[in-house]
Amino acid sequence: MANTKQAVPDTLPLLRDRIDSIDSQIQALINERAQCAQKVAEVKLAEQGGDAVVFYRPEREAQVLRRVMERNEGPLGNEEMAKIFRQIMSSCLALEKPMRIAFLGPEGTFTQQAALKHFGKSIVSAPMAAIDEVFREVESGAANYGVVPVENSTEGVVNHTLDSFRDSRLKICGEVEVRIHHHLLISPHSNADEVTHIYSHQQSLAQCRAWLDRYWPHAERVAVSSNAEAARLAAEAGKNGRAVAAIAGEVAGEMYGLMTVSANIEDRPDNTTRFLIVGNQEVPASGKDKTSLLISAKNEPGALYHLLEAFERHGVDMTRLETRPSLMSRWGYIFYIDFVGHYQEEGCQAAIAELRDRASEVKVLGSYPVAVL
Ligand SMILES: O=C(O)C(=O)C[C@]1(C(=O)O)C=C[C@@H](O)C=C1
Repeated sequence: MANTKQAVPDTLPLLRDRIDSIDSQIQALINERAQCAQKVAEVKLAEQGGDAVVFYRPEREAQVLRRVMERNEGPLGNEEMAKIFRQIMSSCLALEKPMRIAFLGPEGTFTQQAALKHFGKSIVSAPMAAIDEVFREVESGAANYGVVPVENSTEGVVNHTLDSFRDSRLKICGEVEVRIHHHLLISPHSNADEVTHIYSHQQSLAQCRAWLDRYWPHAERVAVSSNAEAARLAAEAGKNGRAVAAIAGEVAGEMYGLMTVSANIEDRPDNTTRFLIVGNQEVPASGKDKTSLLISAKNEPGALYHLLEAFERHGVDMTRLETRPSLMSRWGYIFYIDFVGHYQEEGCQAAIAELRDRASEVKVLGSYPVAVL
């Protein structure tokens, strides 16, 4: 690619000639890369055979994207460049095998945005009506992977997702974060001054609580199954001559042809949701990983202290602790713990071994690359 370093011409026709020539080189190289991916698929098939072949390799994808960012010299920003490579890998993986991704639907949800951000656009979308359906779809093999929300920076944990791990054998294969912007939307056939009801998912209503109290104190807030469903209902209401507003994201608003009454109405400007990728595979270390555990503590004094102490002593950096009722005994608890590192690393293995002595159950939900994008 020596000629990309040539002096940049300064007339429009010459600049466009240069762009044409660079484009054709990029295109040829992308196809050469795609041929390599096809060959990788053949090698995987020969080595692993039949149904056992694992085409999607989260650890490898994370390494590729991190390297893209490290070596990037601009003027395109690191994230911008990584997004381009994200899509190139997505297309290459689809050539190896198209991936069917189940997510908390319907179309237009933030979870779908998370799926596209993580896997790129070359996937087959499978919207599901509920979080446990996402788990079931992947467990049954009908989908290759699933995407579910797990925590929001304003509203905290998504209990349904944590609870789904109790009885599931699925592993966490990855994580992805999405900045959440909410907008107040109405049908172009509705009049904003006449709005009496505001529909949204309960989490989104909570994320906009202060704004709603201030600007729409008299509108009734109605919790529905998803933001996309709220957007659909607002569009429907407009057609029937009613004025119903929805709180939803841009994608859902566009999907149902809604107008924005107020943009970015979330109470906290850094409002972010973290999503998990669940699948049937254990992911090898990528060099920068996280591990999630489910721990049933013994119902005895100091139980939590003894668990946490094991992390401290082995120098393992715990990043998150959530508590859920165990359902097995009254006032018994399950802890969900995230820490930095891969479960196969020495310090992590030592800490986990000790936890197994101290708890009634320790389940490794998965080790997975820290989100790159
Ligand atoms: O390296 C692999 O195993 C590949 O299949 C190639 C590739 C890529 O395009 O770079 C594609 C899909 C995998 O998820 C990881 C990487």
